[in-house]
Amino acid sequence: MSIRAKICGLSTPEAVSAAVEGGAAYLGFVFFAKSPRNLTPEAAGRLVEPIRGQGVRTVAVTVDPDDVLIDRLMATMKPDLIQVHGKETPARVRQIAERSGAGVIKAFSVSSASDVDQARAFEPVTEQFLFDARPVEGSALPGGTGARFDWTLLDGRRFSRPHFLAGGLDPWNVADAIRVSGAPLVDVSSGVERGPGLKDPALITAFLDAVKRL
Ligand SMILES: O=C(O)c1ccccc1NCC(=O)[C@H](O)[C@H](O)COP(=O)(O)O
Repeated sequence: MSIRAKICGLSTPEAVSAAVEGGAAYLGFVFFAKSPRNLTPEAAGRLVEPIRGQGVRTVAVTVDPDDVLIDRLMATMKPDLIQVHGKETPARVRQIAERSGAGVIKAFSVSSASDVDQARAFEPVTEQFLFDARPVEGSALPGGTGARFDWTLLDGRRFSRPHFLAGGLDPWNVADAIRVSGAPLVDVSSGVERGPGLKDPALITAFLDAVKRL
């Protein structure tokens, strides 16, 4: 089984190196002021510059991004993909894809099968999907919370776009999560941290090793 992984919320050169050396296929950088992982596009640009051309895809993680942010990202970090983690409509996702020239990953907050069904409407405008746990009511963050959803909600589902399983994954549960959900892509953030926003290179390596063993 060839499962590919995204390490999300990177903010230091050490964590970026651990992810690249461990074989991550995607590196995620967060642009959301309330997040402990928040970066400026310029800072993310400096982090990704040394690893350009190494075959790892860079992802700018955003929440209802405006055009100013999209333009600034494309002028500085130049991500391969833009993840949208808010209430974006299919029309807005199309605009973001056309304006940026980057592929879009649309994230969905999942707590029931109908949340997974929302993805269909985005198939024409999205490169990939990311299914994440719905945060608890009142949470300041739409992602990166460590919350999980029922992985069986993805079991047997077929999409015309590759999809990530996200939400509460860690080095110890990722193998089970893949087995139960059948997802081809996995995403982790807080499960490879030693504190809010503090990525632990050893946990990143352990997560990627667990994925490689499958
Ligand atoms: O990680 C954040 O701080 C964040 C903030 C705002 C929007 C999205 C965010 N993260 C998106 C991700 O793709 C996370 O990796 C995903 O939610 C899984 O996080 P975790 O449950 O901590 O592994």
